[in-house]
Amino acid sequence: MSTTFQLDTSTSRANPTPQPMRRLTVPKIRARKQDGVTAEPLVMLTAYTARQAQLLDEHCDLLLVGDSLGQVIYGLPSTIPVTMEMMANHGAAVVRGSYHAVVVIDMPFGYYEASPQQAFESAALLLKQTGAAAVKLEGGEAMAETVAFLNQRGIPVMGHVGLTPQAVNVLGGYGARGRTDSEAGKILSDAKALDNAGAFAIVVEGVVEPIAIDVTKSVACPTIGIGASALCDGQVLVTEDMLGMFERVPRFVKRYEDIAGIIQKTVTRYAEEVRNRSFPGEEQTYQPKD
Ligand SMILES: Nc1nc(=O)c2c([nH]1)NC[C@@H]1CN(c3ccc(C(=O)N[C@@H](CCC(=O)O)C(=O)O)cc3)CN21
Ligand SMILES: CC(C)C(=O)C(=O)O
Repeated sequence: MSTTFQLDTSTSRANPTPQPMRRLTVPKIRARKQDGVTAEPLVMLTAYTARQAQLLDEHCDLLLVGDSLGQVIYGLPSTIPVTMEMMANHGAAVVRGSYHAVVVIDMPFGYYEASPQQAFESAALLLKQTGAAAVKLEGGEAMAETVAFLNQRGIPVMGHVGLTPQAVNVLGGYGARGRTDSEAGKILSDAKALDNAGAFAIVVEGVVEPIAIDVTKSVACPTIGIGASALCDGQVLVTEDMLGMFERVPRFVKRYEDIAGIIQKTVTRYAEEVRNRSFPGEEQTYQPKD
């Protein structure tokens, strides 16, 4: 399959960080794990918009422009339909809204799997159009050659093993992985292959805890868990999940707040005030001078 996404030569999306020296770097992230030990776990959250990035940036080591935006922002049924255009637009917004965290952008399904060359074209476009520092892609042994190809050509890659949502049609659902010996062995060999290929970190998603621990001990680069284990070298969640924007969330999500409830209550008050004409009040209303 050839990449159908055309080169956009306009500079409208390009927007390098205003304070480049203050931003963390990929080598610094990679170096947080030394001889198998990560003293301070890596903090990663998803971000899709500039304002969200501003609010999260100083608290996070990494911001992930995840292809989960397909579901979270666009209401799509899976991450399969997500396009390069969506990733580029949201990625540029997140880079504009941040100056501290390393911004990692997901490679969307269909734009990288066919060959290392296809992956390079897509990854280079995403970095050019967003200012992000690295890409993430799903898959293990099958993607190892691609990870090395990109890394050798200036594009750092974050791997992603275990429950890989772009493979939902092969996996048959979003259930936890690694419950059988063969599945567990495959996840471990996938992670090792990515590590050997030069991935600077690996997301380990939706796996039983012993496998997450085994993977973390077996790779030199940091592992970032989601539905994995507190013993991973870092953690990631979808920000909207963590904030309580959704009624139904996977078991691995901890809802730290009830943002959906706060929004509902607030909008209820606004609607009442509009209907009883108490909004806008005097303070929000312009009057002519004298
Ligand atoms: N909002 C959101 N959060 C995510 O973590 C996320 C996305 N979207 N979109 C992309 C993928 C898809 N992910 C998912 C989606 C569903 C489940 C889920 O429903 N898990 C069930 C078990 C399902 C089963 O056993 O078949 C659970 O209760 O954990 C898990 C991960 C993780 N990613
Ligand atoms: C859930 C995280 C790891 C992800 O891949 C995404 O946001 O798409």
